[in-house]
Amino acid sequence: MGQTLLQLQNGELQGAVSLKLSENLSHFPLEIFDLADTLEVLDLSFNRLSALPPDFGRLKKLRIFFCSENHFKVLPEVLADCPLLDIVGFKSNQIETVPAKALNPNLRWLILTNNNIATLPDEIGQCPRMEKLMLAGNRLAELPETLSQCKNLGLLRIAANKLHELPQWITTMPKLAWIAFSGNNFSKTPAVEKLSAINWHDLEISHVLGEGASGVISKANHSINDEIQEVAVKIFKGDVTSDGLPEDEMMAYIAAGFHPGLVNLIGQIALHPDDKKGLVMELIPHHFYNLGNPPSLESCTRDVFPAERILTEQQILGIARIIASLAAQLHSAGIMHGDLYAHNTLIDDEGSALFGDFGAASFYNQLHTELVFVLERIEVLAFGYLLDDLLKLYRQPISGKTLQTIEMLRDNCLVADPQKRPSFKDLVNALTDI
Ligand SMILES: Nc1ncnc2c1ncn2[C@@H]1O[C@H](COP(=O)(O)OP(=O)(O)OP(=O)(O)O)[C@@H](O)[C@H]1O
Repeated sequence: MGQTLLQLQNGELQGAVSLKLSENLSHFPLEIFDLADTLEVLDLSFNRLSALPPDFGRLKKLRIFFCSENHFKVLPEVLADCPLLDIVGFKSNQIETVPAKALNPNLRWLILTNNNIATLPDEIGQCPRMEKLMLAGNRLAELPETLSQCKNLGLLRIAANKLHELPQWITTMPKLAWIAFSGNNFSKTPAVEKLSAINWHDLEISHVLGEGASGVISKANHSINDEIQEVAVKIFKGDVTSDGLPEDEMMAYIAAGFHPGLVNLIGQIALHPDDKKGLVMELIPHHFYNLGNPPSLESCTRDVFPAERILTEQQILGIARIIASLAAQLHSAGIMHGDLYAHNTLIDDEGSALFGDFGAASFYNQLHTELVFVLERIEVLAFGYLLDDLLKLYRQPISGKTLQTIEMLRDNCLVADPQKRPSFKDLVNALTDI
């Protein structure tokens, strides 16, 4: 819950560490400076701001600043005046200009999704801590080569831009593990075999099961001939998400094909009254639960786990085998998942796993052999982190041949040089041999 401007003006928020104001503000309320001695997190998203005051740097303790859904055309230079600022979010503004000076060298996580940015300054390479860079939904035709100096870059979102090619430097990045690049000039979605069409009129929608960034999922009854089948229906919202375009998500999911580690698709929706796109899927059985939660502001690119999550050796091996085999299948079809994470994995107590969320998936040209090799190894690094998470969830000292072998595989996946990492096929073989 946010606070109110009135509370701020009445001095009721003295000593606040965190402030969230969303009241259609067209000017930065100067009373915020009264909190300068304590304020670490400021969220001014969903207002009408287009500028920050010149003395913004008085917020000396500020670490996190969100300013999404405002009216900025220029990323403010004063962001660089806050010495501790390392998370900055300006999603869905109208930013065209990113001045070199605005790029605080302390940045670790920068969100510029859904703006009008055509170029980025070379100085972005002078942000050595940069770990998560969200640039989807802009007008970028190229990326600065200097980004290759950001050796801590782990997650890069560049989908839905105007890039002519994937930059060569991504092949040498030691920590890059998650990348999404669909919807660019160079990335062509191949002709994907159509799923069977399911008429909207043959579906009886009951209640909402959940909502993701790209769509809403509901439970439904599907009448086929005289039978009724319970299914899940995902209707896509249609807007660009921080990971890319819903259209690409749908195509990648269809192209992934059948796999025991996927929530399998039954059909594609036809004749939706609002012409929306949608998929009909199997219902996820009730005994499955989330393996992990998405990264926190502190963990940045690594998932976080509830204290009660404890895995058995059987689960660790089962999950590792299923995900490796699914990732091998995706890469043999030229698909980069781009979001290989525990938080996209559902598990059960027996070691089964269902992997989902194709929101960041991208197709790549399989003829480009050098690139194909490295793209797979980027995802192998993400798999290495997943193995690391699984092993930590054993919550006991690692012993026994099975877990020690998985530890060794994890270390092989995590090597800094992408060329030296195993392929998913290598991993499947090694995990099958255990
Ligand atoms: N086939 C299904 N059967 C039952 N529930 C489902 C099914 N698919 C999705 N859900 C429910 O809907 C929620 C949203 O799913 P969805 O795949 O769109 O998004 P997500 O991956 O959780 O989030 P995001 O796309 O924002 O990362 C899930 O967390 C789950 O609770």
